[in-house]
Amino acid sequence: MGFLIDPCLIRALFSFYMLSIIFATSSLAAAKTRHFKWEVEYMHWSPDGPESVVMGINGQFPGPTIRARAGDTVHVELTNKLHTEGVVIHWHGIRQKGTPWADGTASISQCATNPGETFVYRFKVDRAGTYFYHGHYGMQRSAGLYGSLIVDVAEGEKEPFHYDGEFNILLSDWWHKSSHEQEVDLSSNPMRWIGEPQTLLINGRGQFNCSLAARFSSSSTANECRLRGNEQYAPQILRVQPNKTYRLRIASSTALASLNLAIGKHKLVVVEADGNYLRPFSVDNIDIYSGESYSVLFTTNQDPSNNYWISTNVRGREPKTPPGLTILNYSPTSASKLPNSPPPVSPRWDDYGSSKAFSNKILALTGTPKPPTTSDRRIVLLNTQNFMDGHTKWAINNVSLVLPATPYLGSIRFGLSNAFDKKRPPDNFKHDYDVMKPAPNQNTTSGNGVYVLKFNTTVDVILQNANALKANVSEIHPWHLHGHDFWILGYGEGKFTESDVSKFNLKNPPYRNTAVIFPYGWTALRFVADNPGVWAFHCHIEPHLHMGMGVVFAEGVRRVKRIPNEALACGLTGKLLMNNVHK
Ligand SMILES: O=C1O[C@H]([C@@H](O)CO)C(O)=C1O
Repeated sequence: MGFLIDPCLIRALFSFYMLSIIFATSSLAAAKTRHFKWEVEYMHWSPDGPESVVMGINGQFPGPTIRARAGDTVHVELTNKLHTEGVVIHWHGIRQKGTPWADGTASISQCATNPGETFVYRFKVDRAGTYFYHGHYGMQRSAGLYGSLIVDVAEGEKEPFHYDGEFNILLSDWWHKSSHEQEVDLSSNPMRWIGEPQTLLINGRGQFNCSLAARFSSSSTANECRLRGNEQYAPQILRVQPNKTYRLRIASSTALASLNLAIGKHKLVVVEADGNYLRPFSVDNIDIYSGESYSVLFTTNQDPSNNYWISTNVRGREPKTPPGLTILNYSPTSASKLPNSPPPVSPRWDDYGSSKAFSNKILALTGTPKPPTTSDRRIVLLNTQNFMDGHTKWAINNVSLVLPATPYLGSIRFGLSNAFDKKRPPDNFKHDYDVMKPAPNQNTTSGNGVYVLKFNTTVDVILQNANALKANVSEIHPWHLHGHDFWILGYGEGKFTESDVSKFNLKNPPYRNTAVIFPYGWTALRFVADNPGVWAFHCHIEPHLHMGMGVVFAEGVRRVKRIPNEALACGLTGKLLMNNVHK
């Protein structure tokens, strides 16, 4: 006797089964793998007029824009065509969950890829947002190795704000001295400081020998630019229709400059920072530090028979660089019609009050992950400028970072304890250190010890600024964390004290990957050490990182799955591979 099964139940089970197949395949169909084949090479280019040598990708500067959807996998086969130096690319803002070897940091997550060789970066972009990528070996970012990475919301999902069109601009700064010469200058005894950039670039385009706004300039030396529009240094014009709302994505890959950006006569509504939505707020101009990204909305509600300036200026350092300019061109007005008034002015370079007011307006949109209410460990990092055998350095708790020959991810994973300093760097600095004055002893030492974070614990980092070498000088430093976002719990003046903890914003702190410290101030960050890997945390000013301004965090490294051999094929892990093969 067979079973008696209700035919209705069979039909119901079958349709449930079919439905689940359809759902499974449709979600599979939605997430894509985006393939790219890139070749990095030096090439002649004119980012700001005079011919320079830049680092390009597939013959382009800046490199190609990657566009993907949340949930997609990005697969970049990167071939090094540089002939005489290694290369890596860091995907700034992508947390690399489960793929720490794809973070693209030489000496930390992988061995630099040698000339002629190819490294495959394969990682998931799990969250919509405005990101970018850049070199993370030596000073290759200063050489122009960067581009945009835009992640749209997953298919069928919506952004929490409306817009009719969008633009993307990547900001950078440019010197007429090669990155190699800059590197030698910074490493020399005495150090030769690189100075301020010659030009500010918008999507790799700026003007050095002329100005788009010469007719508004009080200095008679500025020549009006005579451009056909097809020059490599001609500005990229943003063409808009009247009475629409646009999303402007902005990221800063500058080597040094902190910037301010404004669009003449247009309000900016800030809605996203570093891939996280913000409680929208309206401003006339935004500050953007190296390593940060924003989305702002603007409405084209001005007289459509005019065009308007998009202008960017240096903040926080005495500006010696003319503004970076491009034009917002209202249709059907001709793009060659210059705006009828001067470019918008930014706050004075040393008006830190306006910068702090801007930073304090940045709050998370409801629905953003909230910080744990307490932390398991507090690491206080004192930022100082020092000397080491006559060389100028930056140090953190009196350790100036010099990266090891063997990348940490492999050396820690395989327990090669001789690959870097065994001594753990300090969690604090001497309590009587006066952050308002030059240090009584300005000497420092170098090191490459690691902050080992217990897996899944909550860590607070207090970034403490201080006086630099010269009296009455303290500089802005934008700090960028790899592998995580952190909550910015607050900013304060002078030395951080225990009583500041009660002022932390635990309600709606912004969730970001880059945070600035203001002169003589502190910034409090919190993050959860839940991403197995080894992660750089450093000042995003390229020469400052070169001068030692960074630390290294490691967490849950034993949980890291198979690291690709190409990431390990140097230093002590390279020897390990060779020994295994020869056994
Ligand atoms: O690291 C730096 O060095 C110079 C200056 O402090 C010494 O020349 C400067 O402005 C920096 O940011």
